Amino acid sequence: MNDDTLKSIRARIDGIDDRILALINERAAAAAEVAHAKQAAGESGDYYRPAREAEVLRRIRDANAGPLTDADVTRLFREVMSACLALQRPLTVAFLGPQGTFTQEAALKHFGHSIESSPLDNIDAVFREVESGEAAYGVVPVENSTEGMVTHTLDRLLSSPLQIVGEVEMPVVHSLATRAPEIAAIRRIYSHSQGFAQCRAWVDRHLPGVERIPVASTAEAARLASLDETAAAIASESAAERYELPVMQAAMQDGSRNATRFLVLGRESPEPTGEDKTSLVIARENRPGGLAGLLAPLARYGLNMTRLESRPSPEGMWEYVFFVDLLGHAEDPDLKRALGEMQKLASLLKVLGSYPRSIT
Ligand SMILES: O=C(O)C(=O)C[C@]1(C(=O)O)C=C[C@@H](O)C=C1
Repeated sequence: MNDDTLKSIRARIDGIDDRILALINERAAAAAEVAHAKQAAGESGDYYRPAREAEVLRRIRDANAGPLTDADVTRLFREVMSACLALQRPLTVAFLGPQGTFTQEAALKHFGHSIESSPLDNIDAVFREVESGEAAYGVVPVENSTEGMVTHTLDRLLSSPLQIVGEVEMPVVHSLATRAPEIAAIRRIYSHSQGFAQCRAWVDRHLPGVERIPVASTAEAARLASLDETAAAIASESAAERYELPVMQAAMQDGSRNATRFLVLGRESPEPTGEDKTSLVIARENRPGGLAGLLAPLARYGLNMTRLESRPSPEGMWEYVFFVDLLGHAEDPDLKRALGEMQKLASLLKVLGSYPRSIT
């Protein structure tokens, strides 16, 4: 390509960038106007509106004519909204830390990068931080496609006054990261127990007999491996990067479709968007047909159940509570009626939240 052609295309790109810049700032000013209107109307709390954000992102995806992919435009507009909101007041978001965990990636995917992040040691601490109001929102893992439910999150939801206000689904890709010059030099591997479970076949095949040391997070595993040339970590590529660990084997997880679902916790339920999910926990006295009867109203109203999970009840031995995910919002007329009928039969019915379905 000759120099003149390159120069002229770049001049055109500069012109486009100037227009994008002016438009983004015009958008930020409009978002600030919304904030003032909310203030004038006496609305308290933060200005984050999960239902509106889902609507904005879905509209952009529908309007996208390419060549950028839907995932790319979603990510770009997510960041624009994040910056607009931060101009009003940055959100504090607590998540299962430390920095570099998959949960942090999920928090950034959901809220964008213009947040004040609060990495905490464990799932319980994330719940407490949001319950006390120290953080506006929290992000915790709830389910992995290979390893199943994160039971601690389910148990904590049962007792918490918090609402689920969103969900994030993320592909989980593990790397073997190490400062060792070759695989034969690795004497120990650090990871979170879920990291080991999700990479068991690869490790059995390539590193049999090597000591496996479970630690609190994959990010902590990367930190420890960065201190020892004979150690490796099973962690995300971003955690490896954070601790300047070379990646020896990328995408080492068993099963190429390894994904984790995360929940976003807040204090108020978002409004219906037309594409929502509702999470419940239910129980009924133990008797034949008890659960089937309790779920019958869902079938009668044609509601779609996407998950049913049992957990031991805190009330007694060999008693169970059931976690149910449904498509729809608790304020949708059919779901509302079904919940009303279930309430009459249930010994426990708690709506954990209605929230926009994840936008991937
Ligand atoms: O529409 C609103 O309520 C806004 O505050 C504006 C806006 C946006 O940038 O589009 C910003 C923050 C909210 O979370 C949702 C949307």
